[in-house]
Amino acid sequence: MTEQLAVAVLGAGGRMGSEAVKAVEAAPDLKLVAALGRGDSLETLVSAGAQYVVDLTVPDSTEANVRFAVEHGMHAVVGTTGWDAERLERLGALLEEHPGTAVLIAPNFALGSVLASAFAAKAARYFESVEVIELHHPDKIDAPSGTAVRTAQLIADARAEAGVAPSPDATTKEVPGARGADIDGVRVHSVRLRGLVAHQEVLFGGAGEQLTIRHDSFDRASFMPGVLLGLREAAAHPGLTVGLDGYLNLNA
Ligand SMILES: NC(=O)C1=CN([C@@H]2O[C@H](COP(=O)(O)OP(=O)(O)OC[C@H]3O[C@@H](n4cnc5c(N)ncnc54)[C@H](OP(=O)(O)O)[C@@H]3O)[C@@H](O)[C@H]2O)C=CC1
Ligand SMILES: O=C(O)C1=N[C@H](C(=O)O)C[C@H](O)C1
Repeated sequence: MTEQLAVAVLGAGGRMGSEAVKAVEAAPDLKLVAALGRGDSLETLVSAGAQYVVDLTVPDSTEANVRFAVEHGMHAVVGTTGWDAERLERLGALLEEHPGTAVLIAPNFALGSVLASAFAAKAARYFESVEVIELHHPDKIDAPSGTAVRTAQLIADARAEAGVAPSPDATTKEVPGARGADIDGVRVHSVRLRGLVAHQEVLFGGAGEQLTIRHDSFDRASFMPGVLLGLREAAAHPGLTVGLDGYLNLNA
């Protein structure tokens, strides 16, 4: 058997981190060498011999965690939200100084979600109107979800490339927030409801028709194949990759 990849999980006590710990422990080609929570020293990653770091923490800590990993030659597979353009730019610059190291920033590890966003990007140019609704458990601290932001950006890019006009909207009187967040010109609405895990609908409207692209994660188990795929593929993708689709050959 080939040597196991030495993996550390950050945020190991959280909803996602605890699932990731179990998934890594169950994978024969991976070895869990550290499971860290808030307050634990990142130096433990070095003493434990981690080659790969999975970050499932909070937006306030993820950038420093990933910086530490990259500066110590560890590949990072990141599911934590909060990676805006400025953070990605700083990370890209850091990775240029560490050319053999890989970082995957994956707004969503669920393969169905990745596909749904890709389908939405494909459909984006063909409809006059588009809006995104994301629905999550009420313990989530950020809104809109990272997945919704990424999906809206992909849709906006596809529409801009095709020269599609902004979605029509006659609203002139609005209770603040009623029309959702504006992400690159795409309206994104966030629902927080007990009982939900992670769900998203992209609504496309044209004359006399609607296309809805919906994905549901009913259980955090849905994210684990993507986490494992990220770990197994990272070393083959040095530099910065945003979106698990960067590790999938979706155009095959
Ligand atoms: N990409 C994907 O597919 C998915 C991404 N996510 C994202 O992952 C992140 C985590 O989500 P979730 O598990 O639900 O959140 P949780 O709040 O359940 O877990 C976060 C964990 O990180 C810990 N933590 C906070 N700061 C640090 C730190 N500096 N070092 C190590 N651990 C730390 C927290 O500890 P404490 O409780 O003490 O604060 C907590 O245990 C979110 O950004 C979420 O949006 C979630 C699901 C899927
Ligand atoms: O916090 C969550 O739960 C999730 N976070 C990610 C996001 O913000 O997109 C991924 C998934 O939606 C679950």
